Amino acid sequence: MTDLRSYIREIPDYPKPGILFRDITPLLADAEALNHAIEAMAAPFLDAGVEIVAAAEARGFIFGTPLAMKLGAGFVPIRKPGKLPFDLHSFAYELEYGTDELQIHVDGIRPGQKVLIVDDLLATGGTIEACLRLLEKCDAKIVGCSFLIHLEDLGGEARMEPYDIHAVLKYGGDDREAELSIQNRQPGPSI
Ligand SMILES: O=P(O)(O)OC[C@H]1O[C@H](OP(=O)(O)OP(=O)(O)O)[C@H](O)[C@@H]1O
Ligand SMILES: Nc1ncnc2[nH]cnc12
Repeated sequence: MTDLRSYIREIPDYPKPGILFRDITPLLADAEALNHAIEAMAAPFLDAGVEIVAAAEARGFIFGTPLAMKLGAGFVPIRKPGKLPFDLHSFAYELEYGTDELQIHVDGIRPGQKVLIVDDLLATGGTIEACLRLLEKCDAKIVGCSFLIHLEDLGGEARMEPYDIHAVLKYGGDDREAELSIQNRQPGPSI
């Protein structure tokens, strides 16, 4: 059995002092760990009839596409402004300083399609909440959300009600990540 936790590298004080960054790149670089992570993220949803996996750029794409293939579903990207060429639904959301925005094609999901949302990590929940609002605008039937990592002390779960969440690795008892979801978008750490 692969110990996935041992592949998550902890980088203190990145991208700014006081932040503990959970770096997934060692896991991504290991074929066995990556495969195990995809299997574990997909497992609860194998029989859920998922038709579409939706995920936000950039790290969400890494896990979203293989999960879609595993579940026999299509993949729909949720992107930052200026990246999608067709008609759009948009959702702007508050950061501590200013706002951010995510977008989805209006025809990406047909009303009533069963959608699973995927991301690498749940922290404060701002990103996933924006994804949920966009999928609601599409009249999607949201079957749940699957994460590799859940930072349990940062309040993200409360922003996702009433939807179910599944996380492979859970970290608690450390509040130091709290500011990261704000800092990491301007310009932010990438994978
Ligand atoms: O729950 P939250 O507080 O919203 O934080 C979680 C989000 O932060 C990271 O993305 P980031 O915005 O750093 O972008 P990236 O995927 O392009 O690295 C991560 O991939 C999640 O999408
Ligand atoms: N602590 C953290 N580590 C990695 N990515 C993050 N995104 C939001 N918080 C994070």
